[in-house]
Amino acid sequence: MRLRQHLLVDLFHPLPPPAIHTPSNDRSHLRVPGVNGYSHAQATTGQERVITGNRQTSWAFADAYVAEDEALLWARDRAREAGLRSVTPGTGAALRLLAASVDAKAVAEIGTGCGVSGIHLLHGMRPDGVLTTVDTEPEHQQFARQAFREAGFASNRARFIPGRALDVLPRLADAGYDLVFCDGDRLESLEYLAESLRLLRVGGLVVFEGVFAGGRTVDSGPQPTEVIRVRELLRTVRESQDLVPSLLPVGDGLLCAVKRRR
Ligand SMILES: C[S@@+](CC[C@H](N)C(=O)[O-])C[C@H]1O[C@@H](n2cnc3c(N)ncnc32)[C@H](O)[C@@H]1O
Repeated sequence: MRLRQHLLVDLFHPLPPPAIHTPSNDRSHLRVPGVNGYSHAQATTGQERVITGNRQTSWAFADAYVAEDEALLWARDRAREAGLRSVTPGTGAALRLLAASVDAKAVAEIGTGCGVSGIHLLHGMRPDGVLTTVDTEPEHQQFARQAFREAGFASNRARFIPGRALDVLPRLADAGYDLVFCDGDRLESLEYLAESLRLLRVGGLVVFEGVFAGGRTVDSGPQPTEVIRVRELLRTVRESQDLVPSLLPVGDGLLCAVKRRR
């Protein structure tokens, strides 16, 4: 219990409002503040009830908001067959947005998988942008290569590098990337962060997938080392003077931060 309180206060302050059931006959959200003795404080409470009552449905709606094409569905199927987790459609849409927002010409990805996140990133990047993607498993990358082709991307839009991220990343150019997307081994999260800060230009983005760890990040029960590492990552990013962070509640949690100085 103490750990839970510590975590929630330390990692996720301020707390989100508790979910409140909204009966279908509750019309309080239609009342006008300041009219008929209905105060502004009551109005705020009413709005909160409407929002929290539909939160799960709203999240599901948001996650499916941007439709996926045949190439993405094909890559998703290959990943499922290989027992791999892929980013959700909502996370994919956020990756597109982030890549477009920095007008990305060079993106580095740790954890190619079967190419779901890569397709989304390529859609958001400049038409001449190149995705450099690293994975320990060449057969995953083979599926990704095929998926990129199916999605209509020329072969020179992606550079596939097989190998362990911590062996490959040191060979990539300092300040040569607009965005680094980390979706490899959670145990190596802090090392990925250090490498990303070196790889990114000022104004570039570092993005970590899966920081909710399926809910275990805020669970008070005993957790494996990978979850402890994710908690350390969250604290380090939040406390860094070099980063402007935000934790987006899409998919399994997308931690994003802008590098603001060298
Ligand atoms: C969750 S999957 C990536 C899914 C992909 N980003 C997507 O959404 O389509 C994780 C991938 O990271 C790879 N991986 C695991 N450890 C790694 C490491 N140390 N270095 C590079 N890749 C690694 C795995 O082989 C796997 O393909």
